[in-house]
Amino acid sequence: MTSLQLSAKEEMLEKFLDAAARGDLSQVSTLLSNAPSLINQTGHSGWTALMLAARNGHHHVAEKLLLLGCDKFSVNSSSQTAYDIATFWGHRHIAGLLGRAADGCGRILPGADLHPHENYFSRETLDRQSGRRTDKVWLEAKQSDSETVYLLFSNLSPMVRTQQQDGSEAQGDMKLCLFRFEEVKDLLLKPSSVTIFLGIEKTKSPSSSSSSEKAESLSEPPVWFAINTDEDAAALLERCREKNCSFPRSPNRDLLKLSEEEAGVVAQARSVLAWHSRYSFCPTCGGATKMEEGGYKRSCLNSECRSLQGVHNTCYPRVDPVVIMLVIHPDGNQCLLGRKKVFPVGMFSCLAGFVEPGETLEEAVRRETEEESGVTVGPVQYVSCQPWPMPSNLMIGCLAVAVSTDIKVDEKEIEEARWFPRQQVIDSLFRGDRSVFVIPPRQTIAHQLVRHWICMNSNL
Ligand SMILES: NC(=O)C1=CN([C@@H]2O[C@H](COP(=O)(O)OP(=O)(O)OC[C@H]3O[C@@H](n4cnc5c(N)ncnc54)[C@H](O)[C@@H]3O)[C@@H](O)[C@H]2O)C=CC1
Ligand SMILES: [Mg+2]
Ligand SMILES: [Mg+2]
Ligand SMILES: [Mg+2]
Ligand SMILES: [Zn+2]
Repeated sequence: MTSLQLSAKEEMLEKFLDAAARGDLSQVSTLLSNAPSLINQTGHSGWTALMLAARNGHHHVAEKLLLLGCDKFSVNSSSQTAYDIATFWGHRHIAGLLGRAADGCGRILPGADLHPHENYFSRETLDRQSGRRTDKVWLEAKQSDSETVYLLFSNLSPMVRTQQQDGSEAQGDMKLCLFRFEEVKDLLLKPSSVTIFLGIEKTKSPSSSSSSEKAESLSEPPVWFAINTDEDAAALLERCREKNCSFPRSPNRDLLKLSEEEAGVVAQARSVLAWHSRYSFCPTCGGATKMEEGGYKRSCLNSECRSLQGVHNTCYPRVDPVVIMLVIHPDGNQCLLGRKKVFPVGMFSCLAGFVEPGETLEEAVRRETEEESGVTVGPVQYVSCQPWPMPSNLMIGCLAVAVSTDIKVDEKEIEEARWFPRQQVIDSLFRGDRSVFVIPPRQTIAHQLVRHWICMNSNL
Protein backbone atom coordinates (compact mmCIF):
# COMPACT_ATOMS: atom_id res chain seq x y z
CA MET A 1 0.00 0.00 0.00
CA THR A 2 1.40 3.41 -0.91
CA SER A 3 1.59 6.25 1.59
CA LEU A 4 -0.89 8.18 -0.58
CA GLN A 5 -3.48 5.40 -0.28
CA LEU A 6 -2.82 5.20 3.43
CA SER A 7 -3.39 8.88 3.97
CA ALA A 8 -6.59 8.79 1.88
CA LYS A 9 -7.82 6.00 4.16
CA GLU A 10 -6.87 7.95 7.24
CA GLU A 11 -8.63 10.99 5.89
CA MET A 12 -11.81 9.01 5.31
CA LEU A 13 -11.64 7.66 8.88
CA GLU A 14 -11.22 11.18 10.28
CA LYS A 15 -14.21 12.36 8.22
CA PHE A 16 -16.30 9.45 9.47
CA LEU A 17 -15.41 9.99 13.14
CA ASP A 18 -16.00 13.71 12.80
CA ALA A 19 -19.43 13.09 11.25
CA ALA A 20 -20.35 10.78 14.16
CA ALA A 21 -19.16 13.36 16.69
CA ARG A 22 -21.22 16.10 14.99
CA GLY A 23 -24.29 13.89 14.64
CA ASP A 24 -24.28 14.05 10.84
CA LEU A 25 -26.29 10.92 10.13
CA SER A 26 -26.35 11.24 6.35
CA GLN A 27 -22.56 11.52 6.10
CA VAL A 28 -22.09 8.63 8.53
CA SER A 29 -24.40 6.48 6.38
CA THR A 30 -22.76 7.48 3.08
CA LEU A 31 -19.25 6.81 4.32
CA LEU A 32 -20.29 3.46 5.76
CA SER A 33 -21.93 2.32 2.56
CA ASN A 34 -18.66 3.07 0.71
CA ALA A 35 -16.39 1.59 3.41
CA PRO A 36 -18.23 -0.71 5.86
CA SER A 37 -14.98 -1.54 7.70
CA LEU A 38 -14.93 1.99 9.16
CA ILE A 39 -17.62 1.00 11.63
CA ASN A 40 -15.35 -0.25 14.43
CA GLN A 41 -12.22 1.72 13.61
CA THR A 42 -10.70 4.11 16.10
CA GLY A 43 -9.00 7.44 15.57
CA HIS A 44 -5.92 8.83 17.30
CA SER A 45 -7.85 9.13 20.55
CA GLY A 46 -8.75 5.42 20.56
CA TRP A 47 -12.45 6.32 20.27
CA THR A 48 -14.88 4.65 17.87
CA ALA A 49 -17.68 6.47 16.06
CA LEU A 50 -20.16 4.97 18.54
CA MET A 51 -18.19 6.39 21.48
CA LEU A 52 -18.13 9.84 19.86
CA ALA A 53 -21.87 9.70 19.16
CA ALA A 54 -22.42 8.60 22.77
CA ARG A 55 -20.21 11.41 24.10
CA ASN A 56 -22.12 14.06 22.17
CA GLY A 57 -25.62 12.72 22.67
CA HIS A 58 -26.40 11.79 19.04
CA HIS A 59 -29.02 9.10 19.53
CA HIS A 60 -29.86 8.70 15.83
CA VAL A 61 -26.21 8.10 14.91
CA ALA A 62 -25.73 5.59 17.74
CA GLU A 63 -28.92 3.82 16.65
CA LYS A 64 -27.74 3.58 13.04
CA LEU A 65 -24.29 2.28 14.04
CA LEU A 66 -25.86 -0.40 16.24
CA LEU A 67 -28.24 -1.37 13.46
CA LEU A 68 -25.26 -1.88 11.16
CA GLY A 69 -23.67 -4.24 13.69
CA CYS A 70 -20.96 -2.14 15.32
CA ASP A 71 -19.21 -3.55 18.39
CA LYS A 72 -20.73 -1.82 21.41
CA PHE A 73 -18.32 -3.49 23.82
CA SER A 74 -15.04 -2.10 22.48
CA VAL A 75 -13.21 0.11 24.96
CA ASN A 76 -11.10 3.25 24.68
CA SER A 77 -7.72 3.68 26.37
CA SER A 78 -9.49 4.41 29.68
CA SER A 79 -11.40 1.12 29.43
CA GLN A 80 -14.68 2.92 28.82
CA THR A 81 -17.34 1.48 26.54
CA ALA A 82 -19.74 3.72 24.64
CA TYR A 83 -22.27 2.88 27.38
CA ASP A 84 -19.90 4.18 30.09
CA ILE A 85 -19.35 7.36 28.09
CA ALA A 86 -23.08 7.93 27.54
CA THR A 87 -23.74 7.34 31.25
CA PHE A 88 -20.92 9.61 32.36
CA TRP A 89 -22.06 12.50 30.17
CA GLY A 90 -25.66 12.08 31.25
CA HIS A 91 -27.09 10.93 27.89
CA ARG A 92 -29.54 8.52 29.42
CA HIS A 93 -31.46 7.87 26.19
CA ILE A 94 -28.24 6.63 24.56
CA ALA A 95 -27.22 4.65 27.64
CA GLY A 96 -30.67 3.05 27.49
CA LEU A 97 -30.13 2.19 23.84
CA LEU A 98 -26.69 0.70 24.48
CA GLY A 99 -27.76 -1.15 27.60
CA ARG A 100 -30.77 -2.71 25.94
CA ALA A 101 -30.49 -6.40 25.19
CA ALA A 102 -31.35 -7.16 21.58
CA ASP A 103 -33.63 -10.07 22.36
CA GLY A 104 -36.08 -8.16 24.49
CA CYS A 105 -34.74 -9.47 27.82
CA GLY A 106 -35.69 -6.09 29.27
CA ARG A 107 -39.32 -7.18 29.31
CA ILE A 108 -38.48 -10.39 31.14
CA LEU A 109 -36.09 -8.81 33.64
CA PRO A 110 -37.59 -5.35 34.13
CA GLY A 111 -35.42 -3.02 36.17
CA ALA A 112 -32.32 -5.16 35.72
CA ASP A 113 -29.15 -3.57 34.41
CA LEU A 114 -28.69 -5.65 31.29
CA HIS A 115 -25.51 -3.98 30.19
CA PRO A 116 -22.82 -6.58 30.78
CA HIS A 117 -20.02 -5.04 32.83
CA GLU A 118 -16.81 -6.42 31.47
CA ASN A 119 -13.90 -6.59 33.85
CA TYR A 120 -10.28 -7.44 33.08
CA PHE A 121 -9.63 -11.23 33.21
CA SER A 122 -13.22 -11.89 32.14
CA ARG A 123 -13.21 -11.85 28.35
CA GLU A 124 -13.92 -15.31 26.93
CA THR A 125 -12.18 -15.65 23.57
CA LEU A 126 -12.18 -19.42 23.72
CA ASP A 127 -15.23 -21.63 23.64
CA ARG A 128 -14.50 -24.03 26.52
CA GLN A 129 -16.35 -26.94 24.89
CA SER A 130 -16.72 -28.81 28.16
CA GLY A 131 -18.43 -31.68 26.33
CA ARG A 132 -15.15 -32.48 24.56
CA ARG A 133 -13.21 -32.94 27.80
CA THR A 134 -14.28 -36.58 28.07
CA ASP A 135 -13.49 -37.32 24.41
CA LYS A 136 -9.96 -38.72 24.83
CA VAL A 137 -9.56 -39.60 21.16
CA TRP A 138 -10.46 -36.07 20.04
CA LEU A 139 -8.23 -34.47 22.68
CA GLU A 140 -5.26 -36.62 21.69
CA ALA A 141 -5.75 -35.90 18.00
CA LYS A 142 -5.96 -32.15 18.72
CA GLN A 143 -2.78 -32.21 20.84
CA SER A 144 -0.71 -33.18 17.80
CA ASP A 145 -2.62 -31.02 15.30
CA SER A 146 -0.33 -28.53 13.57
CA GLU A 147 -2.89 -25.71 14.05
CA THR A 148 -3.13 -26.23 17.81
CA VAL A 149 -1.88 -23.42 20.03
CA TYR A 150 0.07 -24.03 23.26
CA LEU A 151 0.79 -21.65 26.13
CA LEU A 152 3.83 -22.45 28.22
CA PHE A 153 3.78 -21.87 31.98
CA SER A 154 6.71 -22.16 34.36
CA ASN A 155 5.94 -21.92 38.05
CA LEU A 156 2.40 -20.85 37.06
CA SER A 157 3.63 -17.87 35.05
CA PRO A 158 2.96 -17.78 31.29
CA MET A 159 5.80 -17.11 28.87
CA VAL A 160 5.30 -13.60 27.53
CA ARG A 161 7.20 -11.14 25.42
CA THR A 162 7.46 -7.50 26.34
CA GLN A 163 6.93 -4.92 23.64
CA GLN A 164 8.48 -1.94 25.44
CA GLN A 165 11.99 -1.95 26.81
CA ASP A 166 11.46 1.01 29.14
CA GLY A 167 9.73 -0.97 31.88
CA SER A 168 6.38 0.57 30.92
CA GLU A 169 3.36 -0.68 32.86
CA ALA A 170 0.77 -0.06 30.16
CA GLN A 171 -1.85 -2.64 29.30
CA GLY A 172 -1.07 -4.39 26.03
CA ASP A 173 2.70 -4.13 26.53
CA MET A 174 2.88 -7.85 27.17
CA LYS A 175 1.91 -10.56 24.73
CA LEU A 176 1.65 -14.30 25.28
CA CYS A 177 4.20 -16.47 23.47
CA LEU A 178 2.30 -19.04 21.42
CA PHE A 179 3.76 -22.44 20.54
CA ARG A 180 2.96 -25.24 18.10
CA PHE A 181 2.95 -28.97 18.81
CA GLU A 182 6.39 -29.56 17.25
CA GLU A 183 7.94 -27.01 19.60
CA VAL A 184 6.57 -28.54 22.81
CA LYS A 185 5.97 -32.22 22.06
CA ASP A 186 8.84 -33.37 24.29
CA LEU A 187 7.34 -31.47 27.23
CA LEU A 188 3.98 -33.19 26.76
CA LEU A 189 5.66 -36.53 27.49
CA LYS A 190 7.37 -35.45 30.74
CA PRO A 191 5.56 -36.94 33.78
CA SER A 192 6.01 -33.69 35.72
CA SER A 193 4.28 -31.58 33.03
CA VAL A 194 0.59 -30.77 33.38
CA THR A 195 -1.29 -30.14 30.14
CA ILE A 196 -4.82 -28.79 30.18
CA PHE A 197 -7.38 -28.22 27.43
CA LEU A 198 -8.57 -24.62 27.30
CA GLY A 199 -11.03 -24.58 24.39
CA ILE A 200 -11.53 -23.72 20.76
CA GLU A 201 -11.08 -20.24 19.33
CA LYS A 202 -14.45 -18.58 18.99
CA THR A 203 -15.33 -17.82 15.38
CA LYS A 204 -16.16 -14.25 14.49
CA SER A 205 -19.80 -13.73 13.51
CA PRO A 206 -20.01 -14.08 9.71
CA SER A 207 -21.45 -10.70 8.72
CA SER A 208 -20.16 -10.51 5.14
CA SER A 209 -19.27 -14.00 4.02
CA SER A 210 -17.76 -14.51 0.62
CA SER A 211 -17.62 -18.08 -0.67
CA SER A 212 -13.92 -18.44 0.24
CA GLU A 213 -14.64 -17.24 3.78
CA LYS A 214 -17.49 -19.75 3.99
CA ALA A 215 -15.18 -22.61 2.97
CA GLU A 216 -12.66 -21.47 5.58
CA SER A 217 -15.26 -21.42 8.31
CA LEU A 218 -16.06 -25.08 7.70
CA SER A 219 -12.72 -26.23 9.11
CA GLU A 220 -12.60 -26.19 12.92
CA PRO A 221 -10.83 -23.18 14.47
CA PRO A 222 -7.60 -23.82 16.41
CA VAL A 223 -7.71 -25.57 19.77
CA TRP A 224 -5.75 -24.16 22.72
CA PHE A 225 -3.88 -26.03 25.46
CA ALA A 226 -1.69 -24.82 28.33
CA ILE A 227 1.33 -26.66 29.76
CA ASN A 228 2.88 -26.06 33.18
CA THR A 229 6.35 -27.52 33.46
CA ASP A 230 9.14 -27.51 36.03
CA GLU A 231 11.88 -27.67 33.39
CA ASP A 232 14.64 -25.07 33.69
CA ALA A 233 13.06 -21.67 32.88
CA ALA A 234 16.11 -20.33 31.02
CA ALA A 235 16.12 -23.38 28.73
CA LEU A 236 12.38 -22.96 28.12
CA LEU A 237 12.89 -19.35 27.04
CA GLU A 238 15.35 -20.54 24.38
CA ARG A 239 12.51 -22.40 22.68
CA CYS A 240 10.88 -19.15 21.66
CA ARG A 241 11.86 -17.47 18.42
CA GLU A 242 10.76 -14.08 19.73
CA LYS A 243 13.02 -11.64 21.58
CA ASN A 244 12.46 -10.16 25.07
CA CYS A 245 10.67 -13.21 26.46
CA SER A 246 10.28 -13.96 30.14
CA PHE A 247 8.14 -15.61 32.80
CA PRO A 248 6.82 -12.70 34.89
CA ARG A 249 7.78 -12.92 38.55
CA SER A 250 4.96 -10.89 40.05
CA PRO A 251 1.60 -12.06 38.66
CA ASN A 252 -0.45 -9.53 40.66
CA ARG A 253 1.32 -6.72 38.82
CA ASP A 254 2.65 -8.22 35.60
CA LEU A 255 -0.43 -10.10 34.42
CA LEU A 256 -2.26 -6.77 34.26
CA LYS A 257 -0.23 -5.82 31.18
CA LEU A 258 -1.91 -8.29 28.81
CA SER A 259 -4.66 -7.43 26.34
CA GLU A 260 -8.26 -8.11 27.47
CA GLU A 261 -8.38 -11.21 25.23
CA GLU A 262 -5.13 -12.72 26.50
CA ALA A 263 -5.94 -11.89 30.12
CA GLY A 264 -9.14 -13.91 29.81
CA VAL A 265 -7.25 -16.97 28.58
CA VAL A 266 -4.62 -16.61 31.31
CA ALA A 267 -7.32 -16.33 34.00
CA GLN A 268 -8.67 -19.71 32.98
CA ALA A 269 -5.32 -21.43 32.43
CA ARG A 270 -3.54 -20.15 35.53
CA SER A 271 -6.38 -21.03 37.91
CA VAL A 272 -6.67 -24.59 36.66
CA LEU A 273 -2.89 -25.12 36.60
CA ALA A 274 -2.60 -23.69 40.12
CA TRP A 275 -5.24 -26.15 41.29
CA HIS A 276 -3.19 -29.08 39.89
CA SER A 277 -0.04 -27.81 41.55
CA ARG A 278 -1.77 -27.46 44.95
CA TYR A 279 -3.93 -30.58 44.91
CA SER A 280 -1.42 -33.25 43.86
CA PHE A 281 -2.78 -35.69 46.45
CA CYS A 282 -6.34 -36.75 47.22
CA PRO A 283 -7.77 -34.37 49.89
CA THR A 284 -9.95 -37.23 51.23
CA CYS A 285 -7.44 -40.08 51.75
CA GLY A 286 -4.05 -38.59 50.86
CA GLY A 287 -3.59 -41.08 48.03
CA ALA A 288 -2.11 -40.41 44.60
CA THR A 289 -4.44 -38.97 41.96
CA LYS A 290 -4.62 -38.89 38.18
CA MET A 291 -5.70 -36.07 35.92
CA GLU A 292 -8.77 -36.55 33.74
CA GLU A 293 -11.18 -34.65 31.50
CA GLY A 294 -8.62 -32.43 29.82
CA GLY A 295 -7.43 -31.18 33.21
CA TYR A 296 -10.86 -30.44 34.71
CA LYS A 297 -10.87 -33.40 37.09
CA ARG A 298 -8.48 -35.28 39.40
CA SER A 299 -9.54 -38.74 40.53
CA CYS A 300 -8.12 -40.76 43.41
CA LEU A 301 -6.17 -43.89 42.44
CA ASN A 302 -7.14 -45.65 45.70
CA SER A 303 -10.12 -47.78 44.74
CA GLU A 304 -11.34 -47.76 48.38
CA CYS A 305 -11.47 -43.96 48.56
CA ARG A 306 -14.77 -42.29 49.52
CA SER A 307 -14.13 -39.59 46.91
CA LEU A 308 -14.92 -42.18 44.22
CA GLN A 309 -18.47 -42.66 45.52
CA GLY A 310 -20.85 -40.15 43.98
CA VAL A 311 -19.76 -36.68 42.98
CA HIS A 312 -17.10 -35.12 45.21
CA ASN A 313 -16.21 -31.45 44.89
CA THR A 314 -12.59 -32.24 45.81
CA CYS A 315 -12.22 -33.79 42.35
CA TYR A 316 -12.93 -30.54 40.49
CA PRO A 317 -11.02 -27.26 40.15
CA ARG A 318 -12.03 -24.89 42.94
CA VAL A 319 -13.03 -21.26 42.89
CA ASP A 320 -12.95 -19.14 46.04
CA PRO A 321 -15.68 -16.48 46.18
CA VAL A 322 -14.62 -13.10 47.54
CA VAL A 323 -16.97 -10.17 48.10
CA ILE A 324 -15.57 -6.77 47.26
CA MET A 325 -17.69 -3.77 48.13
CA LEU A 326 -17.86 -0.06 47.69
CA VAL A 327 -19.63 1.12 50.80
CA ILE A 328 -21.50 4.42 50.31
CA HIS A 329 -22.05 6.91 53.14
CA PRO A 330 -25.71 7.45 54.15
CA ASP A 331 -25.40 10.98 52.69
CA GLY A 332 -24.75 9.40 49.26
CA ASN A 333 -21.72 11.61 48.62
CA GLN A 334 -18.80 9.75 50.18
CA CYS A 335 -17.44 6.25 49.86
CA LEU A 336 -15.44 4.07 52.22
CA LEU A 337 -11.99 2.94 51.07
CA GLY A 338 -9.24 1.28 53.05
CA ARG A 339 -5.57 0.45 52.72
CA LYS A 340 -3.55 -2.58 53.69
CA LYS A 341 0.09 -2.15 54.77
CA VAL A 342 1.26 -3.97 51.65
CA PHE A 343 -0.42 -1.52 49.25
CA PRO A 344 1.76 0.91 47.26
CA VAL A 345 2.15 4.33 48.92
CA GLY A 346 -1.08 6.35 48.92
CA MET A 347 -3.30 3.60 47.49
CA PHE A 348 -6.77 3.06 48.93
CA SER A 349 -9.13 0.37 47.65
CA CYS A 350 -12.53 -1.21 48.28
CA LEU A 351 -12.83 -3.52 51.29
CA ALA A 352 -12.94 -7.22 50.39
CA GLY A 353 -13.07 -10.62 52.01
CA PHE A 354 -13.62 -14.31 51.42
CA VAL A 355 -17.20 -15.59 51.59
CA GLU A 356 -17.48 -18.12 54.40
CA PRO A 357 -19.28 -21.47 54.20
CA GLY A 358 -23.02 -21.18 54.75
CA GLU A 359 -23.05 -17.43 54.16
CA THR A 360 -24.93 -15.33 51.61
CA LEU A 361 -23.09 -12.70 49.58
CA GLU A 362 -25.04 -9.94 51.35
CA GLU A 363 -24.06 -11.28 54.78
CA ALA A 364 -20.42 -11.62 53.70
CA VAL A 365 -20.45 -7.95 52.60
CA ARG A 366 -21.93 -6.91 55.96
CA ARG A 367 -19.58 -9.10 58.04
CA GLU A 368 -16.35 -8.18 56.23
CA THR A 369 -17.18 -4.44 56.25
CA GLU A 370 -17.97 -4.53 59.95
CA GLU A 371 -14.85 -6.63 60.74
CA GLU A 372 -12.48 -4.45 58.76
CA SER A 373 -13.89 -0.96 59.37
CA GLY A 374 -16.49 -1.13 62.15
CA VAL A 375 -19.10 0.33 59.74
CA THR A 376 -22.56 -1.29 59.67
CA VAL A 377 -24.03 -1.96 56.25
CA GLY A 378 -27.71 -2.05 55.19
CA PRO A 379 -28.78 -2.71 51.57
CA VAL A 380 -26.33 -4.50 49.25
CA GLN A 381 -26.52 -4.55 45.46
CA TYR A 382 -24.56 -6.82 43.14
CA VAL A 383 -22.77 -4.98 40.28
CA SER A 384 -20.39 -7.31 38.44
CA CYS A 385 -17.74 -9.93 39.04
CA GLN A 386 -14.14 -10.66 38.07
CA PRO A 387 -12.12 -13.86 37.98
CA TRP A 388 -8.86 -13.12 39.82
CA PRO A 389 -6.43 -15.94 39.00
CA MET A 390 -4.08 -15.46 41.98
CA PRO A 391 -4.78 -18.31 42.34
CA SER A 392 -8.50 -18.73 41.80
CA ASN A 393 -10.73 -16.10 43.35
CA LEU A 394 -14.01 -14.90 41.97
CA MET A 395 -14.32 -11.27 43.03
CA ILE A 396 -18.01 -10.46 43.49
CA GLY A 397 -18.41 -6.70 43.23
CA CYS A 398 -21.19 -4.98 45.19
CA LEU A 399 -22.35 -1.52 46.17
CA ALA A 400 -23.55 -1.24 49.75
CA VAL A 401 -25.13 1.52 51.80
CA ALA A 402 -23.78 2.22 55.28
CA VAL A 403 -26.16 2.69 58.18
CA SER A 404 -23.42 3.79 60.61
CA THR A 405 -20.41 5.96 59.86
CA ASP A 406 -17.89 5.65 62.71
CA ILE A 407 -14.72 3.91 61.59
CA LYS A 408 -12.74 1.51 63.75
CA VAL A 409 -10.31 -0.52 61.66
CA ASP A 410 -9.18 -4.07 62.26
CA GLU A 411 -5.49 -3.26 62.58
CA LYS A 412 -4.43 -6.81 61.77
CA GLU A 413 -5.68 -6.38 58.22
CA ILE A 414 -6.28 -2.69 57.50
CA GLU A 415 -3.87 0.16 58.18
CA GLU A 416 -6.37 2.93 57.58
CA ALA A 417 -9.94 3.38 56.28
CA ARG A 418 -11.59 6.69 55.44
CA TRP A 419 -14.69 8.25 53.91
CA PHE A 420 -13.68 9.94 50.64
CA PRO A 421 -15.88 12.74 49.24
CA ARG A 422 -17.10 12.25 45.68
CA GLN A 423 -15.01 15.17 44.36
CA GLN A 424 -11.76 13.66 45.69
CA VAL A 425 -12.68 10.37 44.03
CA ILE A 426 -13.38 12.11 40.72
CA ASP A 427 -10.03 13.94 40.94
CA SER A 428 -8.16 10.69 41.49
CA LEU A 429 -10.17 8.64 38.98
CA PHE A 430 -10.42 10.99 36.02
CA ARG A 431 -7.77 13.66 36.59
CA GLY A 432 -4.98 11.37 37.81
CA ASP A 433 -4.60 13.56 40.91
CA ARG A 434 -2.45 11.55 43.34
CA SER A 435 -2.28 14.18 46.08
CA VAL A 436 -5.10 12.81 48.25
CA PHE A 437 -5.03 9.13 47.35
CA VAL A 438 -4.23 6.72 44.52
CA ILE A 439 -6.91 4.47 43.13
CA PRO A 440 -6.03 0.87 42.10
CA PRO A 441 -5.38 0.33 38.36
CA ARG A 442 -8.34 0.08 36.02
CA GLN A 443 -7.79 -3.65 35.51
CA THR A 444 -9.08 -4.23 39.06
CA ILE A 445 -12.74 -4.58 39.91
CA ALA A 446 -12.11 -2.19 42.82
CA HIS A 447 -11.39 0.56 40.29
CA GLN A 448 -14.44 -0.39 38.22
CA LEU A 449 -16.76 -0.34 41.25
CA VAL A 450 -15.62 3.17 42.14
CA ARG A 451 -16.06 4.25 38.51
CA HIS A 452 -19.51 2.65 38.44
CA TRP A 453 -20.59 4.61 41.51
CA ILE A 454 -19.31 7.90 40.12
CA CYS A 455 -20.86 7.35 36.69
CA MET A 456 -24.17 6.11 38.11
CA ASN A 457 -25.10 9.51 39.48
CA SER A 458 -23.18 11.83 37.25
CA ASN A 459 -25.00 14.24 35.03
CA LEU A 460 -22.08 16.35 33.97
N1 LIG B 1 -9.30 -7.45 42.03
C1 LIG B 1 -9.39 -6.57 43.02
O1 LIG B 1 -9.79 -5.41 42.79
C2 LIG B 1 -9.05 -6.97 44.43
C3 LIG B 1 -8.72 -8.29 44.74
N2 LIG B 1 -8.53 -8.68 46.04
C4 LIG B 1 -8.26 -10.10 46.33
O2 LIG B 1 -9.27 -10.56 47.20
C5 LIG B 1 -8.73 -11.57 48.06
C6 LIG B 1 -9.36 -11.56 49.43
O3 LIG B 1 -9.29 -10.31 50.05
P1 LIG B 1 -8.81 -10.21 51.56
O4 LIG B 1 -9.10 -8.84 51.98
O5 LIG B 1 -7.40 -10.68 51.66
O6 LIG B 1 -9.75 -11.28 52.32
P2 LIG B 1 -10.16 -11.35 53.89
O7 LIG B 1 -10.55 -10.02 54.38
O8 LIG B 1 -11.17 -12.45 54.03
O9 LIG B 1 -8.83 -11.71 54.68
C7 LIG B 1 -7.91 -12.64 54.22
C8 LIG B 1 -7.68 -13.72 55.27
O10 LIG B 1 -8.80 -14.59 55.29
C9 LIG B 1 -8.39 -15.93 55.53
N3 LIG B 1 -9.05 -16.76 54.48
C10 LIG B 1 -10.31 -17.22 54.55
N4 LIG B 1 -10.64 -17.96 53.47
C11 LIG B 1 -9.57 -17.96 52.66
C12 LIG B 1 -9.29 -18.54 51.37
N5 LIG B 1 -10.20 -19.28 50.71
N6 LIG B 1 -8.08 -18.30 50.81
C13 LIG B 1 -7.15 -17.53 51.45
N7 LIG B 1 -7.36 -16.97 52.67
C14 LIG B 1 -8.55 -17.17 53.28
C15 LIG B 1 -6.87 -15.91 55.54
O11 LIG B 1 -6.48 -15.91 56.89
C16 LIG B 1 -6.50 -14.60 54.90
O12 LIG B 1 -5.32 -14.05 55.41
C17 LIG B 1 -7.23 -11.38 48.07
O13 LIG B 1 -6.69 -12.59 47.64
C18 LIG B 1 -6.94 -10.29 47.05
O14 LIG B 1 -5.98 -10.73 46.13
C19 LIG B 1 -8.67 -7.79 47.07
C20 LIG B 1 -8.96 -6.48 46.83
C21 LIG B 1 -9.09 -5.95 45.48
MG1 LIG C 1 -10.22 -8.10 53.51
MG1 LIG D 1 -12.27 -12.84 55.82
MG1 LIG E 1 -11.40 -9.44 56.22
ZN1 LIG F 1 -8.60 -40.64 47.89
